[in-house]
Amino acid sequence: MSPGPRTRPQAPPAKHSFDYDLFTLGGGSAGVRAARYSAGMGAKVALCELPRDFISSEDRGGTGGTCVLRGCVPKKLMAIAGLFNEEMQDAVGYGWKLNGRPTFDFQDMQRNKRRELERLSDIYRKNLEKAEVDFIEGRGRLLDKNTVEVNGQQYKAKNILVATGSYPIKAPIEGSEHGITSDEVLNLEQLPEKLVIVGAGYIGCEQACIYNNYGSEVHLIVRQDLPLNGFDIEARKFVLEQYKLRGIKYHGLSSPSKITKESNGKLTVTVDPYKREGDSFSLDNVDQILFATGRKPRTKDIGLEDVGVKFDDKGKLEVDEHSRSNVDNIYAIGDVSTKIPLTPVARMEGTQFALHMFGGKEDAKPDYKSVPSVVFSSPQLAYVGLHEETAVEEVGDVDIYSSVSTPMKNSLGRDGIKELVKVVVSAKDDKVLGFHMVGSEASEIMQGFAAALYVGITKQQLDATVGIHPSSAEEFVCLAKPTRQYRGGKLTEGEEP
Ligand SMILES: Cc1cc2nc3c(=O)[nH]c(=O)nc-3n(C[C@H](O)[C@H](O)[C@H](O)COP(=O)(O)OP(=O)(O)OC[C@H]3O[C@@H](n4cnc5c(N)ncnc54)[C@H](O)[C@@H]3O)c2cc1C
Ligand SMILES: NC(=O)c1ccc[n+]([C@@H]2O[C@H](COP(=O)([O-])OP(=O)(O)OC[C@H]3O[C@@H](n4cnc5c(N)ncnc54)[C@H](O)[C@@H]3O)[C@@H](O)[C@H]2O)c1
Repeated sequence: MSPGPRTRPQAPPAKHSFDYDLFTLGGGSAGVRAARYSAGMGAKVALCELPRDFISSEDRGGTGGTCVLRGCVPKKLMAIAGLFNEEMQDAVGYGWKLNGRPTFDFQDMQRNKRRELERLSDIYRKNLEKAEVDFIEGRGRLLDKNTVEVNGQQYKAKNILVATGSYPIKAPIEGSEHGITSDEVLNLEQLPEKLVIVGAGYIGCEQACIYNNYGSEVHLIVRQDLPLNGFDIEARKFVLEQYKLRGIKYHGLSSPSKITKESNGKLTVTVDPYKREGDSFSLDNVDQILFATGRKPRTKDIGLEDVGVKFDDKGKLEVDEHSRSNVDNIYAIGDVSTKIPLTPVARMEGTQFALHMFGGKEDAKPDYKSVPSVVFSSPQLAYVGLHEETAVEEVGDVDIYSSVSTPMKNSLGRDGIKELVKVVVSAKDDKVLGFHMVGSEASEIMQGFAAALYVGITKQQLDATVGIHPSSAEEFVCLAKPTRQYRGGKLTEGEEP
């Protein structure tokens, strides 16, 4: 869908008392999408965003937001940089002689990456201008439910959209000030020889694989026994083995209790057993410790409490299905309010908001039915739909189809590299409930299966689909027999994952 014409033919003119139909706080994925589309549909729109910086704060941000400057894009570029290492190792098996050891210039990569991020951030700003959104650089704050103040100037708006995103948090342990967050790990100047990462969610796993591929010694400290809490258990077990095979040092059921800075500038991390018996141990000579322990919505001191906006127990703005808060003209989308903090979800919420408010489609609302998700680690873990455990709990009668194989590239490349594909099927009506994949191309493959899930594909239809040969993707349409079966929520055939 395009944001529509730049002119405002059917513009519902702003009421005399208002400067704008819509004032948006925040120019990340969510805010920019909503502002551009709303303007394209005829609304008079303003958007404020903080001055640009690669490290975020209450005063620094930049158009494009987290995704462009401190999230998806820099992370993916850094992951790509690391994948060349894997490619080179595989190339040897195919006869390539890498005469002289290839070297990696970390600073060069960082410089090139920053240039690209600035280019993209500028495009976001230009796109706002093209859409005739009034861009105001500065920190926005609500004075009342219709007035926003930026740089001492007041603007009256009929509707307010809060799209201020989120920021990374550190675990509250002694010496945490010596640790860094995702903002900094994406912007290091020196490649750490030894990196400790706390937390194995999306960010922890992605950064562990990125720096492992750059040659750093990477330790992952995780409270659970498996990484990626909330993903399919079989996929979590499988991906952990692949991380270990690639050299990541995994410390499950463990938690850091203290960080000390030594006189030589290096860090020592004390690690305790977590919910298990055992001794504490230390990791010393550490160059950086990354806290990948989650994010909080950015809502501090922007006047929301004063106008009576309600928050949930995680500090997110509570909104209804049309992204409306309990205050009738204040809306919120993206990380500051959503249950699924991903860029495409933020964009979807922005689009649906614009359609609902200004596009003449009162019923428009975000559809969270089949949101695919990928951890861009090495290998990638991608899924859409239900995990095995959730399907068994919710549906009861479930067939699991799965297969583990060696990707063709690795028949001559590195040893031990395996991929997992898995399909979760409702035995009652043959509907596919979930697709899961661990493999180097999982992100590219999963998009098509997300579309299939969205339209309600059955296992029979999947089987009738002709494969693409030779490829990893064809494994999904060649799963003849169930690996496991559950009836009435109990395992009746096959072994536990
Ligand atoms: C390291 C990392 C990697 C990620 N990788 C992926 C990925 O691969 N795929 C994916 O889908 N998602 C990924 N995400 C998540 C994704 O980046 C977010 O879900 C998305 O950026 C949220 O967009 P948003 O517009 O809600 O918030 P943001 O992008 O954070 O935008 C909010 C904007 O509001 C501005 N702002 C805040 N307060 C004010 C104020 N008072 N006045 C004016 N402006 C203000 C901020 O400066 C910011 O630019 C990643 C996140 C991180 C941290
Ligand atoms: N590829 C992607 O799509 C992608 C990549 C990065 C981030 N994101 C988004 O950003 C969000 C934030 O990512 P994240 O990885 O910071 O959060 P997360 O919620 O995915 O993971 C945080 C992890 O830290 C652990 N943790 C929390 N407190 C801890 C403590 N005191 N000690 C040890 N471990 C602790 C949690 O158990 C959890 O596993 C994600 O939810 C995701 O939506 C998406």
